[in-house]
Amino acid sequence: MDVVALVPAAGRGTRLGAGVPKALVPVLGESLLLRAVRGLLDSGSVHHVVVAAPPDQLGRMGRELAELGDRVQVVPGGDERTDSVRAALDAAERFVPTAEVVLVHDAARAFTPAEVVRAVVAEVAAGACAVVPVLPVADTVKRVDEDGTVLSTVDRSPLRAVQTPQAFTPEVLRDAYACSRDVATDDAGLVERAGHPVRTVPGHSHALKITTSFDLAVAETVLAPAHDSESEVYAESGPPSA
Ligand SMILES: Nc1ccn([C@@H]2O[C@H](COP(=O)(O)OP(=O)(O)OP(=O)(O)O)[C@@H](O)[C@H]2O)c(=O)n1
Ligand SMILES: C[C@](O)(CO)[C@H](O)COP(=O)(O)O
Repeated sequence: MDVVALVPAAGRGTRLGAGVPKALVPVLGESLLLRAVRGLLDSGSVHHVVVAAPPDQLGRMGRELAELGDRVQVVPGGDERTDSVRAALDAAERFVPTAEVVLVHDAARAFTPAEVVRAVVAEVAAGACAVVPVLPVADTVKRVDEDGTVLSTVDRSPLRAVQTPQAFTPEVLRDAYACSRDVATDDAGLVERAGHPVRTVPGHSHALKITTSFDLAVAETVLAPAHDSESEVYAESGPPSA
């Protein structure tokens, strides 16, 4: 199947506070952006990538990704994540009109294992119209009021923490974005609101979103070494088939 991935990378990384847009922050010498986009292509399931960059970083992000060739396009993102995804979706319709599956993947989840990418694509290939990777919630969850007093303890058994890449048929993602101008925290949220069913597949702890300096330290000490040794195995044997 022809698969295009949209990579929102236009955030400022305020919570990380690195002084440059988060996608350009290096981990063991390579930016989150390069790692995220190369990870998608190396999965063997993704054929084209459209990156939404901060409008003032188009050239820099283009140069950052130049080694990956012309399967990667960089377009200006927007003020909110949903604006950036919308811009990338519009561009993908022009660059890759033949796409049969559209993924949306945070640049900030730069260490996502290839098996997660392949799992969401396989679920759409098997007939789902929308798929998200999820993990069980490990902590007890409570509702609290504005003063910080506990109101109740939530049953966590049906709760899941949601990751990316999220996979969609092009028609369903376009419909969700056409139906709503709201800001959503993830793309599947818009798809749910438009009335489409969303399936889940197992996520992975290494697909964590690099948000804070603690996450960056985890990336430098745990995630990048594991990811880089996996890439060396691919370099010797070629990427696994889709
Ligand atoms: N206007 C925006 C905001 C976010 N993103 C992207 O959406 C992903 C998830 O967002 P988050 O991790 O919250 O990144 P930032 O918005 O950069 O972080 P912060 O809220 O700390 O500024 C990131 O890859 C980010 O670059 C985007 O493309 N456009
Ligand atoms: C899309 C997402 O990564 C799914 O968990 C998440 O909702 C992004 O949230 P953020 O507040 O933009 O970091």
